[in-house]
Amino acid sequence: MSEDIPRVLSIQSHVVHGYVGNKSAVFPLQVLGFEVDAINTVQFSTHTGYKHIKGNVLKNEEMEELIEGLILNEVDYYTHLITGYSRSPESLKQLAEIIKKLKQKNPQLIYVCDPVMGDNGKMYVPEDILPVYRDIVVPLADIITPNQFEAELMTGMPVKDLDGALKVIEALHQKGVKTVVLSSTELGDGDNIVAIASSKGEQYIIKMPKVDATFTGTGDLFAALFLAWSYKTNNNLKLTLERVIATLQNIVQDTYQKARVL
Ligand SMILES: Nc1ncnc2c1ncn2[C@@H]1O[C@H](COP(=O)(O)OP(=O)(O)O)[C@@H](O)[C@H]1O
Ligand SMILES: Cc1ncc(COP(=O)(O)O)c(C=O)c1O
Repeated sequence: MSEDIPRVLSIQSHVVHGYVGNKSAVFPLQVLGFEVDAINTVQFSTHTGYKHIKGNVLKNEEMEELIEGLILNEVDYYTHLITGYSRSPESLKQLAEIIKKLKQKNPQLIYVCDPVMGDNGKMYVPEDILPVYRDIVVPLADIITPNQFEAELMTGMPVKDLDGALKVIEALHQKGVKTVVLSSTELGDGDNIVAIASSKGEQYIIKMPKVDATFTGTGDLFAALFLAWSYKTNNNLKLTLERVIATLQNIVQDTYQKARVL
C-alpha cells in the first residue's frame, strides 16, 4: 500500500436513492486523489427528509466486526477519518473508541467531524445524540463543520450576528478543536448565506448567493471537500474555504437549473 496516497476512512450513511453521507462524500474525495474506505452507518432507501424511512441501521457489533477485519488484515492505516450521520448515542460512543484506535495506528490521523444533527431549527436525529457529540466526539476532532443550528446546539449560544458567531466558534475551539467551520449561517441578508472558518487565530468569512431551494447532502459534501482541500493546500485556511465554496456553488447552481427543467 503506497504511503504517499492519502487514505480516508469515511463512516457515514448510505442511501439507495439520492446523495447524502457516503453518496455525497466518497466520489468527490476519490476525484481529488484520495483512497476512500467507506463504512455505512445506515442503509436507507432515501434520506430522512422523505415521508417513509425504510432500511436498516448498522449494529454496534457489526461495526466492531468491520473494524476488526481492517485491523486483522492490517489495512487500518488511515491519514484521515471523516464521520457524519449517526442515529444513536451508543454508536457515537463506539465511534469515539474507533477514533482512539485509529490514532494509535497513526498519531497524525486527521479527524473531520460533521456533527449531523439537524438544520433550520429542527433536529433530524434523536435528541440524546447531542451530549455525545458535544462532550465526547467533537473534542476528539481536528476539524468540525457544523451548520449554524448544530453549532448553536453544541454551545447553547445563539448566532444572531458576527460577534455571536465568533463567540460560538471560540467556544468550540475551547473544546480542543483546532479548525472550526460554520458551513452556513443566516448572517447574510435573506439573499445570501455566510460561511465562517477559523483556525490558529485566523478567521475567514465567505458570503454566497442563496439559491431559492433546500438541499440535503450539501453538509456532507462540504465536510468531504474541506478535508480534501485542507490536505491539498497544506492547511491554507483561506484557499481551502474558497475552493470548497466554489465547488459547492457550482453544484447547487447546476442542481437547481437541472431540477427546474424536470
Ligand atoms: N440554498 C443554498 N444556496 C446556496 N448554497 C447552498 C444552499 N444550501 C447549501 N448550500 C451550500 O452548501 C454548503 C453547506 O450547506 P449547509 O446547509 O450548511 O449544510 P448542512 O446544513 O447540510 O450541514 C454551504 O456552505 C453552501 O455552499
Ligand atoms: C441519512 C442521512 N444522512 C445524512 C444527512 C445529512 O445531510 P446534510 O449533508 O444536508 O446535513 C441526512 C439529512 O437528512 C440524512 O437523512
